[in-house]
Amino acid sequence: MLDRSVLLPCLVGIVAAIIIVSRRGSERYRFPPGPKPLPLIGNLLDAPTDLGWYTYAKWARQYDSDIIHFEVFGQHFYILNSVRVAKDLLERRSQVYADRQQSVMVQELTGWHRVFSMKAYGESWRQQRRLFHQHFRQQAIPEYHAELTNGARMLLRSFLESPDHFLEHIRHISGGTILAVLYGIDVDKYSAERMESIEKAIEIVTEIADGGVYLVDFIPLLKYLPTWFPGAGFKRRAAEWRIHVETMFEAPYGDVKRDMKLGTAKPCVATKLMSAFGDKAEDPEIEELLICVTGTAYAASDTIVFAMIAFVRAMMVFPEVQCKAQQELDRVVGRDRLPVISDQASLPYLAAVTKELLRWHPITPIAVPHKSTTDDWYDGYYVAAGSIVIANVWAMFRDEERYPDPEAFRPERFLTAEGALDPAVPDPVEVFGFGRRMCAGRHYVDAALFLAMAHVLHALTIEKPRDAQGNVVEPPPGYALSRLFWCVAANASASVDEVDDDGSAGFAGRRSHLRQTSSRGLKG
Ligand code: HEM
Repeated sequence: MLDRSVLLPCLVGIVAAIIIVSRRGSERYRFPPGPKPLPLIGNLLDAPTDLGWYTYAKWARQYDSDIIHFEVFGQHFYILNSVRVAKDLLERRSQVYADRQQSVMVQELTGWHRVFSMKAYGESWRQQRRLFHQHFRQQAIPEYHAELTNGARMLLRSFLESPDHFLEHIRHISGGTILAVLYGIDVDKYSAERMESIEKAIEIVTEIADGGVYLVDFIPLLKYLPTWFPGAGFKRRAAEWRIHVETMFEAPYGDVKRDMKLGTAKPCVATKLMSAFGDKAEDPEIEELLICVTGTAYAASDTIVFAMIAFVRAMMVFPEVQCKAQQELDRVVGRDRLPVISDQASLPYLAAVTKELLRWHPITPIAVPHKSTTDDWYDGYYVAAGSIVIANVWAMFRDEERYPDPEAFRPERFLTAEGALDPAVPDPVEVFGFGRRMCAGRHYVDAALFLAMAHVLHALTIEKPRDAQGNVVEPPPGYALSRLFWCVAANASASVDEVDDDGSAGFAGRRSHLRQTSSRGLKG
């Protein structure tokens, strides 16, 4: 069984290699430039295993091309290093480039098949995305403003109570808020168990990615090995992981279902979905659909955590930006209340800080890879059906023509001389991906980030920490979100002692105190 399962893919690989080699000479099947492949293994030794966007950007310069090609064991990869090429392919030809690579290990064995962001392009994906869109399109977001505001105030309160647990606060409150939005679970009393399931489930995906390649993804028949079989360790691990992934999807949904029956469920996305389907909501097929839609939003929400961490780091490293954002908040919001969502349109500098944050430190630097479904030709190059197409968003945001002096963190680049948002400067919207697979939660992100950032800046000044000798500790550069960084982040300096639920009384009562202790130089 094992021998046959190994033999077949090898034969397929050899035939594919022969076809590729024979086609290589032909002008019609010319690949874009890229590192020279070795026989059979292709560019296995060149392909980056970590921080790939730097390598891809280097290749773009080295081969002087916005589109780069490499291959590993006959699997073709195309790297799109400019907005022009990414939009041409992933948006203008999105019917060809809307698929996703499937992994036996991640989707089938570990249970992530339920997340529609990883689903193959097709009717099932379309149905789930359509339902998701109904509840996360721009017009639906105001329904969640109350929960998001509540979450931002809890974040503030938690920072002030125990700044040392800074990272946990961001994680718990971001997760707690989406639990409230999706399943009506009270943010104040969120269960540690529920929060643990998403953290474990996300850790699993990271662990699989860090673990490199699983043979079962190249030889799918290996998934039929019994768990006791020598070499089937991956199956045992997948079975353990699957429990956490299933808990993440099913447990909160089960809570809402129970509460709906008891008549005690709070209105939320899940109750709306169930009500829309009426009696059919209990059909196993429909129930599975609703579990997938809500679970996808739950899993995807973890990205906000990384955006908030990048925000804290940026404010620490660029105190002059922090100060300007705080001055704008003081002017627009005043010192006697906390920000609310309706302030957003009057805070262009803060909007520019958000854009610059997503540009300068894109938390999805290579977005999520797409996959092509049919053969295609672009700029005279051949794109084979089934290729993995990666948009190097990081390189796009370092494009000097779009963003001069790209390494500098300069929100002003998005503003006119009068301080309004400049429509002539491209929005770094590519951080949310492209075409039909573009992030379906981006309007939620807009409100969530605004409220969290505005609250933190209005009440706190984030500073670099000092060591025992009083020396400033510099956060590590780039994407190194190390332990040291968590310690750095924990040193956010508090400016208020308490935040009332309504965001007014407690805050106003601390006004003079805030002025005295703030490092912002406010005058009394
Ligand atoms: C700063 C935060 C976020 C960033 C930067 C981000 C970025 C992305 C990116 C790059 C993709 C892949 C796009 C592509 O394939 O071209 C994506 C997909 C997706 N995102 Fe987000 N995301 C964020 C937060 C969220 C949140 C909070 C939600 C849910 C409420 C969400 C829901 C989704 C969904 C459902 C998809 C799958 C789209 C599909 O495959 O059809 N995202 N996101």
